[in-house]
Amino acid sequence: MNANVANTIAHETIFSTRNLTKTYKMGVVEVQALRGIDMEIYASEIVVLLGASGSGKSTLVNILGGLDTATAGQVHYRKVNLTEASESELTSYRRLSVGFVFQFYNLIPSLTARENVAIVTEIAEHPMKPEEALALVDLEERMDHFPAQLSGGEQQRVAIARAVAKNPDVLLCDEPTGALDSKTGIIVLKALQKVNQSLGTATVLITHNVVIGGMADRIISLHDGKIAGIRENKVKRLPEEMEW
Ligand SMILES: Nc1ncnc2c1ncn2[C@@H]1O[C@H](COP(=O)(O)OP(=O)(O)OP(=O)(O)O)[C@@H](O)[C@H]1O
Repeated sequence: MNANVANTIAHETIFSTRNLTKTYKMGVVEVQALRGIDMEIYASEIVVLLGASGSGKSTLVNILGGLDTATAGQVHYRKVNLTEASESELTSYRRLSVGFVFQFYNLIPSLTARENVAIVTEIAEHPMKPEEALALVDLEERMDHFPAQLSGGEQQRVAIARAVAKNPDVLLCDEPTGALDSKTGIIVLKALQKVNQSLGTATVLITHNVVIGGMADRIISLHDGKIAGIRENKVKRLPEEMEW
């Protein structure tokens, strides 16, 4: 591959936002959660979204994922203007194009790991097999276990397998290691990195933890609803090299 081609691929834009603004109204009180966000997310990259509590990280990711809508400004997913999408367009966008991973795993307790993943693959257009998704997060030995028989880190890896099994274009992760100790958190981050490398799924990862920024291609810092800085890592760290 020549350098120009590599460059084009590296900068294929998946999301772009312009003057993205979100105001929550609670009675007479208004909270300005996002105050004019301009940014891009590129295909296949890992972006870590850093910022203090209340800086707007979840709001931004929820809007990118079609879980919430902007008050003003624009957000495009590829050529689709999400700000003008209908409810049914947003539903199929969420179902087909986006995988979500949250701090809490939200697995169904009465279903095995394999069945928790299969629920999603049954409604997807181009899914992988549940077994394949679970192997990707190194859980092939635990497929027939129920959530209660799995550790927190293993449950989070099932949640990652469930999110990627539909072959989404982008994986949005809101504090995926927030409930885990650092050793387990690193195993979960290794699973996310492996998914990114194996499938090329663009990954946006929210965290408070500056150290986790080391594994990103780019780090976008938010402060008080605005972008405080965008930094590129010349050399990415492996999760197992990180310590906190
Ligand atoms: N549904 C809502 N209704 C009202 N205010 C909200 C709502 N969601 C978020 N906010 C407010 O918007 C601001 C940004 O919140 P957001 O959750 O996006 O921040 P965050 O950076 O993700 O914080 P944390 O790291 O604590 O999760 C905060 O002041 C928050 O209280």
